[in-house]
Amino acid sequence: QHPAFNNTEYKWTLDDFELGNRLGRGKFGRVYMARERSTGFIVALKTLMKVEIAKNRVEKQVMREIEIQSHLRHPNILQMLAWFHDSHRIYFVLEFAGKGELYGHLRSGHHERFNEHLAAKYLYQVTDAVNYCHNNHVIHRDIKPENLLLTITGDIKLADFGWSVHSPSLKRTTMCGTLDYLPPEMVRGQNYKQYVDHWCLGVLLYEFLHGSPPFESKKQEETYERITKLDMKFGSHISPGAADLISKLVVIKSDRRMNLTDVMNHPWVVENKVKGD
Ligand SMILES: CC(C)NC(=O)[C@H]1CCC[C@H]1Nc1nc(Nc2ccc(C(=O)N(C)C3CCN(C)CC3)cc2)ncc1C(F)(F)F
Repeated sequence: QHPAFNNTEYKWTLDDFELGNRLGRGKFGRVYMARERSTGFIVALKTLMKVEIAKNRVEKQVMREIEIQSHLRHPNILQMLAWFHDSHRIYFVLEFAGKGELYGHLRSGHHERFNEHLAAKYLYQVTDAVNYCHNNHVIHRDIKPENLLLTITGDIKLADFGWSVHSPSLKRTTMCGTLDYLPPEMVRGQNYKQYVDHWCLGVLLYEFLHGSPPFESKKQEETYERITKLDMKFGSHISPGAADLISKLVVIKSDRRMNLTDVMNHPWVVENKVKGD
């Protein structure tokens, strides 16, 4: 929390920032690297087009993202430092993650998949962040590699609270994007609680170790089918400890999923998260 951003009364404008390279595209606009002029502090400036937000009728979602992400404070949660708007755009001033999208390091990057040390380290940090969210009555609901960023020191930042809600919830806004991470209770459109995030942590660990998610299929219906039948196979390279942890998170009955402190204390996590540091 940099001093310049502590002053909640100050009305930020685009003139307070010197825009740098484009980092990529967000859902509703571009993301730039930027420098805050008075302090030289490097940030990520995420722009959202107001017309796009109105067209997709996601105003409430954007306000919820601001409300949630600007109040959460955790070393593994990407912090929203400020936000402001002008006639055409809303701007999120976010922490800059020096090593970018974890996704890039997983699929196309130099790894096909992560070794057990990296997988355990990243899973521990994501679980710590999600546990903090749950203790603050927030369900993330969209935990997947695409929503994880890496800092210059190689630590995880959970980002994109665009789908997060205050628990418990039955938000019906149809989710777009991958179905691979949907837990059965959401496939069935049932009421769900924070346990949806436990399921996603299990799917995430599976993908870290295999390079692709457990229920991936060519056709949507087939993915649904495989989720509800828990049709999941482990590669021969998967250690018993990792398989045990995944099997205790990817559980159909939501309240039977392992609780998050037990995940962080699981022998496989404790053993592997420090190796290779
Ligand atoms: C979670 C959410 C779903 N994802 C996002 O928002 C995405 C959408 C666009 C970028 C990212 N958003 C952020 N990205 C960073 N850092 C960053 C990103 C990319 C690179 C990188 O590899 N290149 C530029 C490379 C450099 C080399 N060339 C070849 C390819 C791009 C390096 C650092 N910090 C904060 C954010 C945030 F979140 F605050 F906006």
